[in-house]
Amino acid sequence: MDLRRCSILSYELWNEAKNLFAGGVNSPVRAAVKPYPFYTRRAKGAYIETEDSKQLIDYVLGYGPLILGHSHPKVLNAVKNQLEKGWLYGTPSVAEIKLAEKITKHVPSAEMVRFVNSGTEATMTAIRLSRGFTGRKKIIKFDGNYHGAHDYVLMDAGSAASEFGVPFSLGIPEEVASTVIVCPYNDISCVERTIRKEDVAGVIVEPVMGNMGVIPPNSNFLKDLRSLTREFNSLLIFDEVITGFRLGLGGAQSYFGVKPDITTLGKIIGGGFPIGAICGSRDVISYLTPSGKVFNAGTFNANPVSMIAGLATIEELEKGNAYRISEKAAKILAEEIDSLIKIEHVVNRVFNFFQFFLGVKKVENAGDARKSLREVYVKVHEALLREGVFVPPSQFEALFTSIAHDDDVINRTIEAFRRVLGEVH
Ligand SMILES: Cc1ncc(COP(=O)(O)O)c(C=O)c1O
Ligand SMILES: NCC(=O)CCC(=O)O
Repeated sequence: MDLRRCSILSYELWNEAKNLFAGGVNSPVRAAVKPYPFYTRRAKGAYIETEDSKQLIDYVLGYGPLILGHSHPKVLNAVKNQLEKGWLYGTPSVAEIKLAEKITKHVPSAEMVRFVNSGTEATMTAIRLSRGFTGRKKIIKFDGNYHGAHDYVLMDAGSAASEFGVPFSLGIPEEVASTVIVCPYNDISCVERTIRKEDVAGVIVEPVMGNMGVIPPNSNFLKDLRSLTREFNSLLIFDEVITGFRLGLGGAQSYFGVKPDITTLGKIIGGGFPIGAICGSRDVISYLTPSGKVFNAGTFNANPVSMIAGLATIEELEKGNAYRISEKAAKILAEEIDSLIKIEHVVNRVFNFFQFFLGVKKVENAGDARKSLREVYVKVHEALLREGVFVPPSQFEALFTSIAHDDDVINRTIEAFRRVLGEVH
């Protein structure tokens, strides 16, 4: 393919990509876009422009990080300035101190931080840390929670693992898989039974499940997890890769008033650049190398570009507008979608992210989400794309809003939903 041609359509690029990448993509959910993935030329604010010169209103937002919308000028300028000064030092830089200070200021459980490069690395390290700290082996996770793409968590995993029918990945030794016990989300009795009889190092949970669509915790679920883990001296790990700095500056732990032992962050704290973080109390985080004996390292850990982008993002979030606007947008849109769908359905929203499920009355755990009419959801996604709106291609992802989703964007979106949902009987 001659990539110098001034315009190449997504369809041609897709055909070329299928020869180059497994399934045509570099992360599976991207292959779920129907009828084939569009290729993005540029993006600004709430809009993506495709290689086919279509403008799409974006509710995927890079799968969550872009709470300031695409190419926010504050982040752009900060990154440009940083690039002039170099982009990788292999030494510490001031920006990592500043970003960690923001995190420890806002996130209640965070006294110390370790920066890594993805949510995957963050949860992998958090689990290893819980085992190293307690000297125990077993981990409890929840059906449909997704914590990234490493061996400790690909059991009953949500997101693309469920979308593509591999909630249990091949290639994970039975010896590893047998150390992880899966409970249904929102089922505290399963956790209680397990923690009483097993040697549980840690319980890892998405405080709001954002990887089977959106599923909020039942009223006492997080508090009960806190008391049980405390009683049995296991560590409670909140995976706040999605909720961190999305549900407000203090994330889900402030929103719900429950303080975990370890918090994993990612997505928003890098302002759209690769990042992950493990945070917690001084005594727990000090177990990491070099002060402790739980190993973690990384060539790109705390790289200055991600640090600067995250810092610029949090400074903007501290002004409050992004939360006000993104919540208003999600609320109006979720309510409108709820009123437009005429068949049985449920819309689950927490603050500024949400998902709708068709053909079911309630969705409180992954089992409920699996019963929804996923094939109809995909048709709605495809029809919305034709109408200029990009919602996640999979039922098992979330719609996110940002500071760029103003009244005009929301009104246009509602018009598109009206045209599309009129056809769903
Ligand atoms: C809750 C949660 N944890 C971990 C991850 C993994 O993060 P990453 O894709 O940056 O590895 C994700 C990704 O979506 C996530 O939603
Ligand atoms: N909810 C899961 C993700 O956001 C992951 C995106 C990806 O792996 O491409």
